Amino acid sequence: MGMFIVIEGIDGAGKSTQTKLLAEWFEEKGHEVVLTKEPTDTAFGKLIRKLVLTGGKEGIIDGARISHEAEALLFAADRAEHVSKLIKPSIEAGKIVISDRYFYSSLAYQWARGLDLEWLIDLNRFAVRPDLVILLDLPVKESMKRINGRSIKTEFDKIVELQKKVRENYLKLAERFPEIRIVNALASVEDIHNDIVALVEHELFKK
Ligand SMILES: Nc1ncnc2c1ncn2[C@@H]1O[C@H](COP(=O)(O)OP(=O)(O)O)[C@@H](O)[C@H]1O
Ligand SMILES: Cc1cn([C@H]2C[C@H](O)[C@@H](COP(=O)(O)OP(=O)(O)O)O2)c(=O)[nH]c1=O
Repeated sequence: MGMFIVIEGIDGAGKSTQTKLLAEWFEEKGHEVVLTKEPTDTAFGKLIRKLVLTGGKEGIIDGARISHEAEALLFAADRAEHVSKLIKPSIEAGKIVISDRYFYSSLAYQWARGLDLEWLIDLNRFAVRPDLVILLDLPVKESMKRINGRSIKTEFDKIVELQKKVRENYLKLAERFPEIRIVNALASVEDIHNDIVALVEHELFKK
């Protein structure tokens, strides 16, 4: 059987940097790796980018932003396709699946938007549990410095507040889901990579 590893964290925590390094580490060891992410690049992911993430005209229904419930359902639909078409078959084929975000993102973000955590957990119950979830944790101030320019300046304060809530939510989720391991993401790219590798080796050893 393969292995399923997820990297989570607030925007700018270093997820895409670290998922790439981890994929290379596995490949050097001769493993077949599937590097993936959520929202996906499928039609569902594109729909999310259009209706949720752009905040543009198309995401507006009757003058208001689409509801948080509809948002959660779109992320879950994208994930359902992701799990059944890519994640499950790849694990069954003995591959190493590494995903940049998974259902923990829905719990952290949609909970921060005011939705009920238990409803979100139920909604995502179809999603196979990963062997290991790396939570890249760092203060919002630091992540905002790293992605300076990615966000719209006028909404800066609102974004900071949401990210703070999301960070707190992730830390609360780490107490509830034993597969989540917290890694200090304030360190250098190399040190963080080494911490992740140590956790992965520990997990591989258990298998
Ligand atoms: N440990 C680190 N220290 C400083 N900057 C980093 C670190 N890791 C990543 N970065 C930089 O911070 C930015 C956000 O990183 P990225 O991997 O894209 O984060 P995410 O995928 O979580 O949004 C990028 O410009 C990246 O080069
Ligand atoms: C997967 C997922 C992502 N999101 C959010 C988190 C990010 O702000 C955004 C992902 O957009 P993305 O364009 O991948 O950006 P990033 O590099 O910041 O990860 O969608 C949710 O709110 N719920 C989810 O279930």
